[in-house]
Amino acid sequence: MATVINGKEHAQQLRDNLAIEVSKLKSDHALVPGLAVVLVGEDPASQIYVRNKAKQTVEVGMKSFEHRLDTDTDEVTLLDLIASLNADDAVHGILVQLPLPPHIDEFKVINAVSHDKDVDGFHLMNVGRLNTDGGGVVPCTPLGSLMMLKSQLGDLTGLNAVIVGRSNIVGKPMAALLLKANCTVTIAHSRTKNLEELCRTADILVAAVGRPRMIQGDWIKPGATVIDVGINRIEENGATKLVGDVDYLSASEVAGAITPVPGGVGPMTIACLLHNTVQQAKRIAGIDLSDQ
Ligand SMILES: NC(=O)C1=CN([C@@H]2O[C@H](COP(=O)(O)OP(=O)(O)OC[C@H]3O[C@@H](n4cnc5c(N)ncnc54)[C@H](OP(=O)(O)O)[C@@H]3O)[C@@H](O)[C@H]2O)C=CC1
Ligand SMILES: Nc1nc(=O)c2c([nH]1)NC[C@@H]1CN(c3ccc(C(=O)N[C@@H](CCC(=O)O)C(=O)O)cc3)C=[N+]21
Repeated sequence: MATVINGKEHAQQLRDNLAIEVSKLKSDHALVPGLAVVLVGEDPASQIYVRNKAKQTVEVGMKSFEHRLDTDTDEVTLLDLIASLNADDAVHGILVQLPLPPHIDEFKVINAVSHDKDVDGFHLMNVGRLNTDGGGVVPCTPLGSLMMLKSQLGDLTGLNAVIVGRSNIVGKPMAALLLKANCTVTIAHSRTKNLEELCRTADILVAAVGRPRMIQGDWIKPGATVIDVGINRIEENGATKLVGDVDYLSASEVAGAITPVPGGVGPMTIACLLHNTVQQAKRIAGIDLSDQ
């Protein structure tokens, strides 16, 4: 049976370290990192997620600012709010919850956030830096996934990594990170041929598809490390359940290690958001990032 990679524990450890760092920033530099989260609309899942983020932000000693806007908010109003957050010295990180309602241009909004306050790593400047010098902010879900992979496997050099999914927020930045870690990287998507065979070549398999339990145990190389990014809400036996993109039961009989859903990548994503906020606060304040 596969080792279960406990995302909740990894996230707790990261938050404990952040709490110590935040208290040092307060005492040594009078700096309290602040994170602003903007939510447009009333999607219940997003609301729970935003509430969790705010709670954990405060728990590590940072300031949390929440902005909830109606679904029919126009683009100009949202862009004005972002401009005021960009100018607010108490705010070091700005996250606009995605997806946005269809009448709002997501690309425009993402790039309206100052790249110095972007904590998602979605701004063009940070996307560019991830793919060149690696100096910018790294998207939270891939960053958390990489941290768990390194903690599980140590050096990743020479391993075959297959990522299923090519989105800008998960698949592509995950590929960039694994390439930087010296893996041989393949990105698969809905037009990929022989997906099952390709998955079987992977020492590291990352599933970021959005299809409940799509990846089966017999698609997995024995002993492989499986990172399940998928968060799918399904109805089963009259109850609502959260499942990943990997069929956990069959996969855990073949894999060497696997992240569960819930309790895997999700909690690490939020902890990495807090990590990115601290990074940006230090950058804005001119505190050496290699300091601590
Ligand atoms: N744990 C966390 O913190 C987070 C979890 N998620 C979850 O991760 C999953 C993926 O999210 P996201 O990247 O935003 O999703 P997107 O819908 O943006 O991308 C899905 C990708 O999967 C590919 N795909 C779809 N169907 C198939 C198929 N049958 N075979 C192979 N590839 C396929 C698509 O291919 P194509 O490009 O050809 O259409 C696309 O590249 C979702 O379940 C989401 O909820 C997302 C963000 C954070
Ligand atoms: N600008 C932006 N940045 C994001 O990072 C972003 C976003 N928009 N929009 C939505 C997706 C999704 N996402 C999740 C993060 C944590 C959990 C999480 O903590 N999940 C728990 C379960 C939570 C539950 O029970 O619902 C777990 O997997 O254990 C889930 C999903 C971040 N996203």
